[in-house]
Amino acid sequence: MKKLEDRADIEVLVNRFYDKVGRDEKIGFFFNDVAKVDWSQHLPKMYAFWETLLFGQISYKGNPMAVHFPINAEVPIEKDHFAHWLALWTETVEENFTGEMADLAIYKATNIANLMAHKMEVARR
Ligand code: HEM
Repeated sequence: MKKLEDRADIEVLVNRFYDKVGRDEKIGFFFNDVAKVDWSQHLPKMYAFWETLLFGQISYKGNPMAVHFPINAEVPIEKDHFAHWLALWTETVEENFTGEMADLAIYKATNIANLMAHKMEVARR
């Protein structure tokens, strides 16, 4: 299988992941109905986000936590939702790529998803 090694690979991975997310029974509605995401805006942000995390290319300059609070205030994003997000991410990475960067993509997503789940829970108290 192919190694995850450049920006083009990230675009493939992110496109395939959000293709699943958008059609997903458990978490798709956050994107389609709650946030009403404009995919043509969201996807390039996510390419930049992952390029920054994995390759140290500082192309993403946003605040990844901040956008999730207003969504969480409208409809709670629960631990189970994050676990499902992470399962889809891990599955998509493993279906398409191998190697150190693929492992790192799973490792970093795990850490951020856990931290985000915790922050969302605290914000609801
Ligand atoms: C079930 C869990 C999650 C849900 C429902 C969710 C939902 C969303 C939605 C709806 C947006 C678009 C907001 C908008 O543009 O209006 C968004 C943006 C984003 N999400 Fe998530 N997300 C989840 C988990 C994660 C995780 C685990 C990460 C990181 C590994 C992440 C990283 C980001 C980033 C970087 C953005 C773009 C932020 C920006 O605009 O700069 N999300 N998310």
